[in-house]
Amino acid sequence: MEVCSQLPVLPLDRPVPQHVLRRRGAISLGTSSALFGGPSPRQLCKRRGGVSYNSADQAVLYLHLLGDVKQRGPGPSEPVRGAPHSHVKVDYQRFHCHQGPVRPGARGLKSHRRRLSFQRGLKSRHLLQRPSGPQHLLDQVYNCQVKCMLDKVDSWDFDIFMFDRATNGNGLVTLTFHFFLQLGLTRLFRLDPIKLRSFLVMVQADYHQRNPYHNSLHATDVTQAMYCFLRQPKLATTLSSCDMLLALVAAVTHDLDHPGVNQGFLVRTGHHLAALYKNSSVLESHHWRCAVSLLRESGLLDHLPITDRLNLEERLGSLILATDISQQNRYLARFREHLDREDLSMADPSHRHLVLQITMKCADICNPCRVWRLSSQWSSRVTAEFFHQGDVEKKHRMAVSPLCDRLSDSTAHIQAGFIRHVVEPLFREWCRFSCTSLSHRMLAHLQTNLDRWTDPSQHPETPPLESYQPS
Ligand SMILES: Nc1ncnc2c1ncn2[C@@H]1O[C@@H]2COP(=O)(O)O[C@H]2[C@H]1O
Repeated sequence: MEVCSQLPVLPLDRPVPQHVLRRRGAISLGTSSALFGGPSPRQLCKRRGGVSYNSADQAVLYLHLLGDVKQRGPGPSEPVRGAPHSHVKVDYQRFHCHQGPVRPGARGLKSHRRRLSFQRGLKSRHLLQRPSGPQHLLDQVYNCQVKCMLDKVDSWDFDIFMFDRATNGNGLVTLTFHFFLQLGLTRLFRLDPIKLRSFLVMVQADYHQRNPYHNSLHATDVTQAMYCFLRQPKLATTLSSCDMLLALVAAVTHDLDHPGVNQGFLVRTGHHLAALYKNSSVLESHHWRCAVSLLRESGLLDHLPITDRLNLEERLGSLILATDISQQNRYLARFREHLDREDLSMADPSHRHLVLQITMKCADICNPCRVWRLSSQWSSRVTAEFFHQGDVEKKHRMAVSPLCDRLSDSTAHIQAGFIRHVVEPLFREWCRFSCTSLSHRMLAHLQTNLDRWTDPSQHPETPPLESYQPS
């Protein structure tokens, strides 16, 4: 294979000048196109890179890519150039590109357009644009990267941040669609793949990308954790396919339309949702109703009998409501009692449902059980969201909520408390129930992370006080 090996390496940490690209046959990767649902309008990443190719033989590309280096829009989640894991590393690798460009089917596009609401339609216009031009070539490269990553998606160390960059912010759609296929749910429930994709695109769009923590990446992470749990022997051999379907839908939708502030804030500001749900599980009730609304709008389950659909919706509600952290002790006490009495029977549907609720809770707050490299990123994100709420409260002269004051709280302090009082008690019981190498590994990570947060020499200092500037 003849390759343009004489081409010098292009300076890829800067946009490559157009005249250089034209002359050298290299391609600059601007905004990539819609391979995995296209660039998310609210999380549009710029990928840059260079491609050397020989026009006589287009079966081989030589690539030098820099991953997503810039994300439009403000917010603490913006990746920092040069930060660890900010690159999708593909250095001068060979890719055999035998397949033609992948395009979303025309039918799929039409059905999205027809079903989306006015507002969502506006948001998704970019999402559904057809790709054109040479960007396709690099999208295929990212496709290869994504395929490689999906092979290891059941690993507890799966790097969801990198996956989200590789899918250009469409991790939720790509990953969940893959899980449905892997678990055979699409076939078993005769789900229309177009409707499934349409549903997932709408779910992803209804997460607020500006939230540092409660955004679609968190939902993707929770869904990946749920998939890992569903594959554990105790669950894999006893859950029904209906349980599995519910578990995945609950994981992917459990924080839909989260506003980035907590229930206390909504109650104290007299938000209409607080009144609607009588100040009780306000956010969780809203996430559930949003999920039901998107399920109905997508028509994903329309072919099932109405009684089955209503039953699924009810059970979905009880899984999402279980993520209300203020109710943790209630669920945990019931679970613990069963474990103490050793009478948990997975043949009993009500017991199975309780186990699913606990599984959902574990998936929701498992971030401190991840390896430090991933876990610490979640800690920064959740703290950024808490502190942002505190800033808003100060601005409006409200009392600052617990853990939300950047002047007196710190990430390390918040993490240590959360791990000791919330995560550890839950995962201890989970480990008693599941008793697999994964559950022991999660506890080991939890301990390591706690040690790091409680040892000031092992984690970065909290931001200096002068960085806080009330607006
Ligand atoms: N790493 C973390 N540190 C502190 N709190 C967390 C962390 N992860 C999750 N949480 C909290 O756990 C809550 C679970 O329910 P919510 O998603 O409503 O809001 C979540 C956060 O308030």
